[in-house]
This record gives sequence, C-alpha cells and structure tokens, in this order.
Amino acid sequence: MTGFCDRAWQHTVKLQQASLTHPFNEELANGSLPADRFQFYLAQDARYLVGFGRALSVAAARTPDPADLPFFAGAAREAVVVERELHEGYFQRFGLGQTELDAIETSPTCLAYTSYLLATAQTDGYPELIAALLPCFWVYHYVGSSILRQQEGNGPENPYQAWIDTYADEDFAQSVDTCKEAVDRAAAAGDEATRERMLDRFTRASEYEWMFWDSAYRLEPWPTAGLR
Ligand SMILES: Cc1ncc(CO)c(N)n1
Repeated sequence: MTGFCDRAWQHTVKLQQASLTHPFNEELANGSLPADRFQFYLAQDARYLVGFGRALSVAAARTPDPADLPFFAGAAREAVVVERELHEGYFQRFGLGQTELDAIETSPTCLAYTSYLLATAQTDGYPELIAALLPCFWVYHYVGSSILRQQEGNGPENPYQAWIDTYADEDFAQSVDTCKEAVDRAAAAGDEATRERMLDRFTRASEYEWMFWDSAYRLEPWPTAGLR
C-alpha cells in the first residue's frame, strides 16, 4: 500500500518539477545565477529559518511519540545553527555585513511562508503541522540531489556548490526520511478528514517553496513600497 507521503508527492508532482526547472535553480545549477539574486535569497532565507526552527520546536513539543522528539528538536537546531553557518560563509564571500543584510527588506513571500508555518504550529493539530514542515526538507533535498546528479563529472568551480552539497547530502537525506516516516505514521493514525487537511498543508507549503525561489529571482518588492 502506498503511504501518505508517496500520495502527497504524486499530488504535487507538477509543482515539484516546476521548482527544479525554475530559472533560479537552473542558474544555480550551472553557476550563472546573478549574485544579487542569491544574496536576496540568503537574506530572506536567514529570516525564514528562524520561523522554520520555531515551528520545528513546536512539533518537538507536541509530538505524541517521544521517539520523534529528538528529530524535531535536532532539526530546529540544524535550521538555526548549521544552515546559518552555510549562510555566514556566503555572507563573507559576498562581503555582506549586517548593514547590507538589514537593508534587504523581508519580502512578501518570505513573510507569508514563515507566517504560514507559525500559524500552522499555533492553530493546527500535530499531523497538519508536520505535513506542512515536510516539503521544507523534501523539496530541498529533491532539488539539491537532482542538481548534483545533473552535474556529475562536469566541472568548473560553481560559486553555489556549498549550497548544492548541503542539500544533496546524506545527512539531509536522512532528515527527509525521518520526517516522512513521522508523517506517514501520523497519517495512518488519523482519520480521512485529518489526511485531507494534511494534504492541503503539504500542498500549500510546496507552493510556498516554489514561490520562495520565484520571489528571490524577481527580487520581489512590496508593491506598496512607494506609498509609505
Ligand atoms: C525556504 C526554505 N525551505 C526549506 C529550507 C531547507 O531547510 C530552506 N533553507 N529554505
């Protein structure tokens, strides 16, 4: 029998494919992505990761299965500490200091996605929350590992290689598997209405993943910025 996660991926397969072939990721893969778009992405992602870490901490606190607690608490730490180190490396490489970062305003999409995860953590049940958190792992590993596979053997130095390697990594693959197992268990323990809501949260988060790259590629401004 196929589990919830396999069905959820099938349900969103067009979206996942579109994330992979988005110009942001195609240009990241061949190294041609303009630095300002990657810098904008990093500034947004640094803020996103704090919200993601908070939502993961809520999942750790609320899991009915103590065996899942170390995973969610550990993932919260990874999001805030380890991925932050990846960012720091890039901030140095691009000469981005706190002043430059502060000058990049949190984008509408970054705020929407982060707020969505925090609202889900606050108001939804545990199964819906972890279904919303799963694409954050799965989509990144899918994109990172697909890019790495495409790159096989070719090789001038790509400035984005550290990013690609982080998400293609075996440790990150392990996180995807652990999260999928927790989501499949929560889906199996719930009723059909719960699974419907889980699918909705999974789909919405997958949409936000696509939008996050798209918004960085467009250096998404606030349409109201001129009205302040
Ligand atoms: C937007 C986004 N989603 C997922 C990840 C993976 O942790 C990330 N760094 N940023």
